[in-house]
Order: sequence, then C-alpha cells, then structure tokens
Amino acid sequence: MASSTRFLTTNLRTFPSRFRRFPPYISVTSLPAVRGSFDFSLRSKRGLVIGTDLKKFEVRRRSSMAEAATEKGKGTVQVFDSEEELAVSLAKYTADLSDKFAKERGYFTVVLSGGSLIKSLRKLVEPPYIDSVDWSKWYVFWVDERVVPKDHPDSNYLLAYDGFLSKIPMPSGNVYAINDALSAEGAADDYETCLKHLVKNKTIDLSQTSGFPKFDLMLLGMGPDGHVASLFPGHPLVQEKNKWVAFITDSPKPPPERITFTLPVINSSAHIALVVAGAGKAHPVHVTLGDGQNSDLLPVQMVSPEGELMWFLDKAAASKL
Ligand SMILES: O=C1O[C@H](COP(=O)(O)O)[C@@H](O)[C@H](O)[C@H]1O
Repeated sequence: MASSTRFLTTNLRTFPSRFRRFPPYISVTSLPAVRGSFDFSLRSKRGLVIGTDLKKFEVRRRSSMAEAATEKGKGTVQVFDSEEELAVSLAKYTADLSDKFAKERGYFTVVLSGGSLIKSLRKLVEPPYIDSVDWSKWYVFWVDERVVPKDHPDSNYLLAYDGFLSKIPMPSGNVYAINDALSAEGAADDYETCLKHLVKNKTIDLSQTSGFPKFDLMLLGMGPDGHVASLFPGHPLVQEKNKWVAFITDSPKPPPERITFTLPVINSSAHIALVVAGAGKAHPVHVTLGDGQNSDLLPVQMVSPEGELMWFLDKAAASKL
C-alpha cells in the first residue's frame, strides 16, 4: 500500500467525507464493517486505491469527487498526518526526480517558491539525501521574487539561502537569483532574458507543446488566498499569455514590487509539487480539489501542468475535503 496518505480513524464517521458520499466506494470496500486505520492513495488519473489493515482494494474508473478532480487535471493528491510526514515524502519525491533527470539529461532544473515551502524542504538537507543527491546537476530558479536587496528579510533568495541552499554542496553558479539592482520591470526582463539563454543552450528544456520553458520540477507553495507565485486572485497578471516573467508593483501581499513566472511557464512544467500545510489554507484547497466555492477563480485552480501535478497536503490543509 502506498504509504503516502493516511487517515487514522476509529469508525466510518471519521472516514474522509468525499468517500462517504459515494456509495460505490462504500459497497466495494464494505467500510461499515471495518474499524481501525485506513490508508488511501489517489494514485493516477484513472485509479483510486483504498486499503485497510485487513484488505486492499483497487477501484478503477469509478466516479467520485476525488477522481473527478484528477480527471479535470487536478493531479494526484496526497494527504499526510503531519507536516513532518509531508516533508519526509517531499524530500524523497524531489530526490527521486533529481536522480531521474540527472541521469537522463545531465541537468535538474528546480524552481523554488518563497514562504513556508522552504521549511518543508528541510529533510532534503539531511541524510540520506544530502549525500545521495548529485547536487552538481541542480540548477535553481525562483518562481517569484520580491524586488528587494538579496540580504533583505523579505527576499525569497535569502530565505532559500538560509534554509536550504547554504546547506547543500551545489555550485553557486547554478543558482539563478534575480538582479536586485534593477527595477521590477527591469528585473523581470533580465530574468526572462537569462531563461532564454539557458533554453538556447539546452540547460532548460523548451516545451514543444507551448513554446514556453519546461522546468523539470517546480516546488510551489500557495497562500491562504489561493495565490501561487506572485499571481494573486483577481489580478490581471493571471491572464498574461505571452511573457515568461512578469512584474507586479501592486501586490496585495507586501512587499508590493515583485517579479513572477507567468501561468504559461508554470503550466509547461514537467512536474509540479504543490505543497500546502496548515488549516489557514483549507479553504482554497477545498475550492480547488473539493466542492468549495469562491467568487474569483483562484490562481491555484489555474495550475494545470503539461506534466505531473502532485499535491502534498497535511491533514489540516485537507480538513475541508
Ligand atoms: O508571497 C509569497 O507567498 C507564497 C505563499 O507563502 P506561504 O508562506 O503562505 O507558504 C509563496 O509561495 C510565494 O513564493 C511568496 O512570494
């Protein structure tokens, strides 16, 4: 049984409500008779696996909210008992992809977010990964950055440096921070030019489908309002269709000046890990993966990559599902 998702429950009443609502699952799994702990994992766009301590069931092509979500391109959802378990799994996921891309392409292009994501990467800088990952193949970028000096407390670079980059033996020349001497507009243009150069020399892949850069792994956080990168609900920047990197001078979350990858770049990724922890983020998770309502289409709802979308949720973030 995949160990990714675990709901501990003592009876059916605490089994995730999305399954309780769908009789096909209940009849297949005979859940009313079962007591104890349940594991389930949304494994693919097609299948849902439900296991108990006694039995495992594989259910294919059944209609459920969970599967409907995956079929709309919402990816694979994993819910962990704690943020600690989430961090353990995120480290393995990242290390496995690092291995794959380092072997296949000789490069591993990784895009970081700011905020709480960096803390959730802490297990990667511990054994076994600190020794087993080939850090020399890593090329690091930012999905968004605040237009502040690199040593400013608001800098996403500084956060990543202190919490992650300073602890891994990767070449500093492979770390692509924004030019903090420029204006927001200048920094966005400069970063886009830099990406174009790296696409030209094939360090970064180019999506044959979209014509936008295709990063191997994007590690995305999400704000309590459903923003991803510096793309905020209701802001015109979420509609940007041409630019690779855009700037914003009126971010509703301070600081106001930022640069950000646009949705076409985000959605050209080979892999996106959407990492969300805490009850404060349960509403946008409910809107995106469940039947929650919101007046605006949230930026997180527009994340739908060409490649794989993997949600890493803790129980608190998934509490409304
Ligand atoms: O401002 C930002 O916020 C989001 C979410 O941050 P979190 O602390 O709530 O996880 C982050 O993903 C983004 O990179 C950052 O610039």
